[in-house]
Formats: sequence, structure tokens, C-alpha cells
Amino acid sequence: MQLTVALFSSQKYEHASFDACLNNQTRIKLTRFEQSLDAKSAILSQGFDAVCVFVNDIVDKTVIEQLAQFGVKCILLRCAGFNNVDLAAANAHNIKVCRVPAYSPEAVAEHCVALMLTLNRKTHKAYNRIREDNFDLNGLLGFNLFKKTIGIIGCGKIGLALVNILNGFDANVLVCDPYAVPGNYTICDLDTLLSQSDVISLHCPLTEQTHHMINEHAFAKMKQGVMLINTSRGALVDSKACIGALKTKKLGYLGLDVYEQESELFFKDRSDEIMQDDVFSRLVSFPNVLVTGHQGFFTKEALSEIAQITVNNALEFANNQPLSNEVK
Ligand SMILES: NC(=O)c1ccc[n+]([C@@H]2O[C@H](COP(=O)([O-])OP(=O)(O)OC[C@H]3O[C@@H](n4cnc5c(N)ncnc54)[C@H](O)[C@@H]3O)[C@@H](O)[C@H]2O)c1
Repeated sequence: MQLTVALFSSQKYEHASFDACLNNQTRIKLTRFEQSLDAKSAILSQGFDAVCVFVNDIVDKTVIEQLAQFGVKCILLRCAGFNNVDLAAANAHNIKVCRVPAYSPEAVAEHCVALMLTLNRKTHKAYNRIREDNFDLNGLLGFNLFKKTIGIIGCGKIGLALVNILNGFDANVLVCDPYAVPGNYTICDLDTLLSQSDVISLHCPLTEQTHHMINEHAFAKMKQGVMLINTSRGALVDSKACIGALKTKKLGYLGLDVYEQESELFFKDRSDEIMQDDVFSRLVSFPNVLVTGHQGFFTKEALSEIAQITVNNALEFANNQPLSNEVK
């Protein structure tokens, strides 16, 4: 039997890695759609055995009911996080859900350090200054990461990859994670991490418990001028509370690779449109805020691993084999 797969939110940059994996096999037939999956576009999945989705596709109860009606039996996530999928609804309709649990955690950890160093050493400003023959150093003052206290919330695969890099800076690394095991860091509770860290980086999943975990109460506990980095999921952070903390200078630096309302913005060229998101506009107006559009994962190595694992997940499903990366 051939497994037909409707791939949503298709991007050109993924073609080569998927084509390389699908080459010389006829078991899987992939059809690409540029549209993201939601209640309106779900009709496109009619007649397909599986859908393949990414971080901002909406796979809630309504969409899953439609998928079930159209005969879809498997949801293949091309990412690790699965907060956008209603697992109970999928289970109720006997639709299997598979993900890519790890694809180069180092890619995200390295991007996180790129955000930290750019914000700190202001290389983005220096780049522009030098192009205009402006060699003034005023306004470019940074600080050493050496011996600084860096708090990591969520020390799974990405958090741990970050710890390994930060140990190279001889930083004092604090970790808050309910399942933390002893390592090259100090395990502490959230309040201790918030109050002692010079830099805070988020690497826990988005759940009901972690939604807006960084809010005005959390900022109140932090050091004046703290740096906050979020490469995990946008809604871990209350964006409006960030604006408040930036205005009082409590928040000295903010690096975001994810944003709560990113599904309305990211992964498309919107330079011809009028920005409708006032919170986002305000955030990017601060000189000490650096936003990248969910590109933490975006390395050659990670794209290749995502394609290989997704195709393997599809093959396991097509062959009725145990699903190594099923999420229940
Ligand atoms: N920016 C990107 O391109 C990108 C790419 C991949 C993943 N991500 C995000 O990064 C997150 C982390 O990925 P990972 O592969 O390291 O996941 P992981 O499952 O390996 O690690 C997550 C860790 O968070 C911990 N955790 C859970 N609840 C917590 C809480 N309330 N407080 C503190 N820790 C808590 C878990 O115990 C676990 O150790 C994912 O959830 C995903 O949202 C972003």
C-alpha cells in the first residue's frame, strides 16, 4: 500500500532534504501545500492517509474531526513541540500522532548563544556603523559572560546542549527543571533562578502550567537589567509584561526567536503588508530587543534530520510497525 501524505506549510528550503529521503522509494507519496493547516484548509487533506505539519499549523479538535471525516489516519509533525495538536481528540478518532523528538538540539542552543552575544556585544549595531564609516564605540559597551550567572528553565535536550556551551564561558549555570539530574550546573527552584540570574533562557515546553510563566510577577523577582532569551515557545512569555519591564529597564535585553502570536506573522515575507500586531511593533521598536523569526532549528544538519525522521515515522506507520516517535 502507498501512503499518501499532504504536507502543509511547505517551504522551498525543505524540498531538497525531503526529496533526498524520498528518492528511490514509492512507499510514500508526498503532496506539498504552501497553506498552513487550519479549519479552512483542512479540506485539502481529503483523500490523503496522513498530514504532515509544522509548529504553527492548527491541529485542534475541530480540525481533527475534519481530518477523521476525510479518512486521515496519521499526523506527522515535522517538529518536536506538539502543543498545537489536541492529542485527546486525535486519540478519540484513532489518529496516530508522531513527532521528531530531537533534531540537532545544538542548532537551537547555538542560536540561543548567538542571540545572547549579539544583544550583549551589539554586533548588529556595529555592523551597520562600520558600513557608514562610523567607528565610534559609544553605545556598544557589553559585559563578559565569564562568571556570570545564567539560569536555564527546562534542561532537556536543548537546555543541556546550552549548558555544555555555557560551561565553555565558565559561567555559573543554574537549572530549574522538575526532572533535573545532577550535572555541570546548580539545580535550584524557579524563584532562586529568577532572582539570581544575569541571563535567563527558556527551554521548557509550553503547557497549561508554563503558559505566561514569565509575567509581571516573574519580572518583579528578577535582577535589574536582566537579559531574557526565549527560543522555546512564544506563550511562555507574556509579551505585554515584557514591554512594561523594558520601559522600566528591569529587562535590559530581550532576545526572542518565538512570539505568542507568531502564527499570524512568521515564515512569510510580509514586507508589503501593514503590521497589525501593535504589541509586536512596540517590542521590535526597543533598541535592546532582538527578534528572529523561529529560526533556531534552521541549520542544514537539523533540516536533514527532520526529513529523515519524518519519513521514517511515515514508513513505520505505512508498514504497520511500532511507532518509535508516537506522542499519546
Ligand atoms: N526555536 C526553535 O527553532 C525550536 C526548535 C526545537 C524546539 N523548540 C522548543 O524548545 C523546547 C525544548 O525542546 P527540547 O528538545 O529540549 O525538549 P525536552 O523535552 O528535551 O526538554 C524540555 C525540558 O523541560 C522540562 N520542563 C517541563 N516543564 C517544566 C517546568 N514547568 N519548568 C522547568 N522545566 C520544565 C522537562 O522536564 C524537560 O527536561 C520545546 O518544547 C520546543 O517548544 C524550539
